Amino acid sequence: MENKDIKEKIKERFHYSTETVIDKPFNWQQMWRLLSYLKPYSRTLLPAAFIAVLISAVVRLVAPILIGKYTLDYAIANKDTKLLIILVTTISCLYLVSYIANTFRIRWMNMLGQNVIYDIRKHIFTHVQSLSHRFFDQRSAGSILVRIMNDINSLQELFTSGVINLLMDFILLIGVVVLLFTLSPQLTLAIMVIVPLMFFISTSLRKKIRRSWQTVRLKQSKLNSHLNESIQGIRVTQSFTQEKENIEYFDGVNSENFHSWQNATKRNAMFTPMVEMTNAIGTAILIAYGATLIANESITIGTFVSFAFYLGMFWEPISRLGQVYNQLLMGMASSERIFEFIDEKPNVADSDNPTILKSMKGKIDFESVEFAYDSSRKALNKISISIPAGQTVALVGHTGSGKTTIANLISRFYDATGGSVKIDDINIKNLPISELRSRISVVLQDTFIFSGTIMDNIRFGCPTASDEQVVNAAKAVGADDFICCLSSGYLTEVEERGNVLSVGERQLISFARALLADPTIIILDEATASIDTETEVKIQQALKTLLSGRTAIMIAHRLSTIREADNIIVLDHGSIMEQGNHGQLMEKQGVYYGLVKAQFTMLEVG
Ligand SMILES: Nc1ncnc2c1ncn2[C@@H]1O[C@H](COP(=O)(O)OP(=O)(O)OP(=O)(O)O)[C@@H](O)[C@H]1O
Repeated sequence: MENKDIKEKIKERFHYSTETVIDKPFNWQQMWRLLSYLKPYSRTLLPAAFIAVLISAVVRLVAPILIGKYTLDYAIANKDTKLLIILVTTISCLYLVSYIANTFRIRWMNMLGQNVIYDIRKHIFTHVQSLSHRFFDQRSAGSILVRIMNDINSLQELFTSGVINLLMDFILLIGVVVLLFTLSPQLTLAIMVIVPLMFFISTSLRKKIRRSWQTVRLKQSKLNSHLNESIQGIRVTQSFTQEKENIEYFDGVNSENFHSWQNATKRNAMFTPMVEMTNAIGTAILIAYGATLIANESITIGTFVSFAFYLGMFWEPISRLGQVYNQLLMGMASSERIFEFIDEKPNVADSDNPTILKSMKGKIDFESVEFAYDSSRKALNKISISIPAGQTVALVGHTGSGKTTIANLISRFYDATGGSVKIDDINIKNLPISELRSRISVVLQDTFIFSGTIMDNIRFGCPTASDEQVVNAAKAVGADDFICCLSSGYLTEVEERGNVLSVGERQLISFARALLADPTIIILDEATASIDTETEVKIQQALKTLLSGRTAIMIAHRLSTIREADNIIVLDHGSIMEQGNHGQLMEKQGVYYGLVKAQFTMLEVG
């Protein structure tokens, strides 16, 4: 294969399809929605910052009149020293007040911005916690991280300086225009000729800038998704010596990200020179026309100087408004992405009037259950299963036959697309999700270990459990032996995913975790697959403790672990092929018999 083809193939391998540019027009409704996060501070930080802004804006508006018109036209022209001293003192005091007001404005605005960012992040994280498995199936962890971190960070500037600058600049702009007209309407009108030109250029730039900030977010998301996947999968990458390809792809997304930033900042940078250019034209008009007006005594020199001050102040907020506008566009691009998550409804939700169970016995019924992860193929075809309370049922079958899907439906990680799943004869759609899940423990083959101590990890099953209860649960499943051998026993710190523990040890921790939760229903999905034969004997004993008095669903490829099950259901392509206990199925000499024989032969050969 040619080098170019290989590169294309690598690109195809890393495909993060769900991140697309959201291109909706600038939306005021969305802007208000974003600003609604300021509401909790509408009686505290917001009015305080507003007063500070008002004070500094008023000082800035009053000072040029005092400096130009009063100082030049009255105090200096009339050689009035007393008035001059009063003016100098007043102007100094005004600037001092403005300095103090500004200090507080910055402090309060920063506090306001931080608080708002904290609230938005909390809101999105809380919401993401409630989203269904389907949501996570469709997105990479990296792209979710970008929205919770980068997108929210990009709102920070908007809330710390943008919103209040906008207010300040608005007050300044209106004040300046009023004062300019009061000082000299002719001169003001002459200068205002440039405003429509400026307006035209800025609106034509607007769309492009917004689009380019969205592209930046998109590229960042792609970069983060790849980064996250690369780090999580580094062991596989190294074992297949794919580092070079990985680096090449990373380089590609990194440079896409770099160029998108370049492009966005290039477009952004066009705004300020444009304002400066119009400023220069305005100043030229001021000097040329102003000089004529002074010559024919239509205005005084003092008025001219005040006018020049105000004109400078007129371009300044316009220029800053441009910057704020860009912040606003960046914020809009990010907030669209944030609200997209916040508006995402969980696919699985509580019914309006859920049935509250006093106690759960654990009887499970699948009645003609159909399920498809996507419309193109069914994972379950009209499955009917009846599991009496307290029984152990094993699900066996080839890879992809639908075993895990059945377990997922019991916990309502997904809802059946046809038929019904019942627990204690109640459709689980009518049970409160949190209550349902609190009575089910799921032990997966790939146990997730959180960063913290072993004690914390087992206690995850029941946060209110005492240390003694945690140790007892570990002893009951035979995990105590290996935990005691660790450097700090139960207080040994394990990093995220428990990489320092063996797969079997992680599995034992998850057994203890499940036992501590004291569930009515327990689901073991390939839970004993990573345990050696010696440990398996121990585990079989532990399983007896774990499963006694509970309804259990065991998914196992290793058929030796499920011989004791009350019922064994054999699945194939989402349909039930046969069911019965080990003896019955062996006697029948059907699919199960074939599977057992095949495994037995494999072991013998091995
Ligand atoms: N999240 C998902 N999105 C889309 N399709 C999925 C998803 N999970 C599973 N599937 C598909 O649904 C079918 C049933 O998968 P399931 O995980 O239930 O099989 P299984 O019998 O548990 O397999 P295994 O023994 O390999 O764990 C498979 O064809 C699988 O590709």
